[in-house]
Amino acid sequence: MRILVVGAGAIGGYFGGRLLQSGADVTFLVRPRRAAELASAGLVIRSPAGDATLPNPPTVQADSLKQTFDVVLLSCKAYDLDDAIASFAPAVGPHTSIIPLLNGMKHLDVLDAKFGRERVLGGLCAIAATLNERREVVQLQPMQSLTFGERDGGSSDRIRAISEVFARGNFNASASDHIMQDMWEKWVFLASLAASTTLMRAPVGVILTAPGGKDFLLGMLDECSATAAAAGYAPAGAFFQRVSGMITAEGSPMTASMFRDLHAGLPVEADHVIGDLVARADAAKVPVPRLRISYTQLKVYEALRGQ
Ligand SMILES: NC(=O)C1=CN([C@@H]2O[C@H](COP(=O)(O)OP(=O)(O)OC[C@H]3O[C@@H](n4cnc5c(N)ncnc54)[C@H](OP(=O)(O)O)[C@@H]3O)[C@@H](O)[C@H]2O)C=CC1
Ligand SMILES: CC(C)(CO)C(=O)C(=O)O
Repeated sequence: MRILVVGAGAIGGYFGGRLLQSGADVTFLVRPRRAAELASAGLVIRSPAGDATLPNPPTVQADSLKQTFDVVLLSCKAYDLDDAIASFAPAVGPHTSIIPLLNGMKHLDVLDAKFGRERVLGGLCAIAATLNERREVVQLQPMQSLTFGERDGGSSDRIRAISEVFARGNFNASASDHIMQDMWEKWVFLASLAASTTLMRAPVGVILTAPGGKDFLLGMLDECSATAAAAGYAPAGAFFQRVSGMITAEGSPMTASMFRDLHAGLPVEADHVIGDLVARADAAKVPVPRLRISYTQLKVYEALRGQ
């Protein structure tokens, strides 16, 4: 099975690297700077599950991408989606399955419009990863799961074939027969976390020490959950309990990747992760005052950095 990993950043580098390490047929579609870094230093992973250095990982750049692949693992940021689509389009043939790992939901519509819905699976990952100053992939916490599935539910031959390859990858890979519900739940969690920590400029544990901090975090989760429910994907009770527990855990250092990006002065996925949720809440007449304020502050951040 030929796998094209689009982007070798935090999550593409991590999951693509683990697959490559397991012997899978992986090629990274990268831009010139990353190609040069990988050629000189290799793909380096620092992780609680074991460090790895993969010298000379197979890479291709857009101008020389001519062949189609069986699977495209899409790991760019949302603001790079159009550019990434233009770059990997030649790799998509009649039997290619695209697994997007971006946070949020809107990218599914964009991918469907370009490649046809039948080629676009659902996908998500739960991991906290980043690139350090040496451009190594650093996994910050032990969780490392990748979930994918048919968006209409159930399983299929292609899901079983992908599962077989991913199962060897030294991360938790699971095929889901309710991936849309999983993606919505992930979005609710991530949006609550990203909106709260970027607005308060602090990890969960610090927000909890402030007067009103706990109510603020739980209120944000309620707003995001109500928006998902209005879309027909009410978070399951078990999910809600687990996430409520995580965002009210005293002393928790938990943040979101958007918080880390904002802290580092990097671009953020404000429209894709938060703005799109606000738009869906508005369309369904769900009040989301906390989420809306967080979206506004993210747009102010973007304006200040000229994004
Ligand atoms: N980091 C995390 O912990 C998590 C992130 N996510 C989500 O995953 C997605 C990716 O995040 P993350 O890995 O952190 O982002 P990174 O910025 O670390 O990596 C994205 C990579 O995509 C590459 N890229 C963008 N456009 C192209 C293109 N046209 N051709 C080739 N490569 C391209 C970038 O390349 P270049 O280096 O050239 O800019 C970059 O290396 C986001 O939607 C994020 O919200 C989800 C769960 C956890
Ligand atoms: C949900 C979480 C926090 C971990 O996967 C995430 O997706 C992110 O930080 O972007």
